[in-house]
Amino acid sequence: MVTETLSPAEKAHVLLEALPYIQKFAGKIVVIKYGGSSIEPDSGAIDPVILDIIWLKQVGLFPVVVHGGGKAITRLLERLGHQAQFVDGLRVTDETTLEAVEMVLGGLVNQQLVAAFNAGGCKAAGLTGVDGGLLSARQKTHPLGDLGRVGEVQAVNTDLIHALLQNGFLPVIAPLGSDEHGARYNINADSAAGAIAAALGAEKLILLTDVPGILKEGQVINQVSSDDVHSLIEDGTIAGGMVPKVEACLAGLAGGAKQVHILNGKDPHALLLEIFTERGVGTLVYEAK
Ligand SMILES: Nc1ncnc2c1ncn2[C@@H]1O[C@H](COP(=O)(O)OP(=O)(O)O)[C@@H](O)[C@H]1O
Ligand SMILES: CC(=O)N[C@@H](CCC(=O)OP(=O)(O)O)C(=O)O
Repeated sequence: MVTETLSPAEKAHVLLEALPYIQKFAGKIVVIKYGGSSIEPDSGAIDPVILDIIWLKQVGLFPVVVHGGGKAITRLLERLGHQAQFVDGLRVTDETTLEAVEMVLGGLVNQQLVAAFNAGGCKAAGLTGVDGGLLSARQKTHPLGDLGRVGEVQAVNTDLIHALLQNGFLPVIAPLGSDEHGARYNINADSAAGAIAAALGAEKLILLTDVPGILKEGQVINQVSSDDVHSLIEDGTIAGGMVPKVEACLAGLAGGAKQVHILNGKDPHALLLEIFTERGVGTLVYEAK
């Protein structure tokens, strides 16, 4: 099924209608993957999505943010004269690349986001998947070859997340992981968000990106089953960075996240419409029975 885009007036109307239902989500965990493509270097203004996430917290939900930063990593690598290379949306990660990934994800982007949340009046705490043993990882194998220090999540320890939530903090998580020998890994942010949402049994996993959802012939697919996702990958409709995104959706669902959505992070209020309305926006991915 394909949806039309809502006009701003329609969106405002839907939001007003949704207000009585906000209570329904009080106390529920919502994992939000803040993309990548939506993160711009210090523009001076607080992104409306950040304000929406703060608002979710203020009305009693428990948002957990997992962020990307792929474009910022590529920019740093270019400055270092190092070529970025991707296989199926995953960055081939040699030792130099891993250093850049850790600097950008664990440092720059994480702290930019934490500062923006704090400036918006929200107590945010930045951490990476290495902290508190949050993301145990091992090297990811891929049929197309050696991706280097790309990690695949093996286990999630949610203790630190729960400790932060219980103390009123908004966790802002960079997708890095480590193994039992202390080796560190670069984990795709969508995959990290899927694994964390599954481990938390999140009410929703929302992947924010730079497109309005999964597109087919230029139109947003409103709902898609796990079976259809595989066919869309096979026929090439879903490619590049959308591949790890839909795989993260399926992992989240299989692991216990209740609802999984892909939305445009640049669409004002898309996040709130998705959570608080029945019709939703973007693409809902559901498990085929
Ligand atoms: N079927 C599809 N629908 C939407 N986007 C797609 C599709 N196939 C490939 N893509 C690409 O996936 C990109 C989103 O992945 P990515 O750039 O990794 O996002 P992010 O940085 O937000 O994680 C889109 O901008 C688009 O170029
Ligand atoms: C293994 C792998 O590809 N890791 C990603 C991690 C960041 C990320 O996923 O950022 P976006 O959400 O902005 O794409 C990378 O190095 O780019």
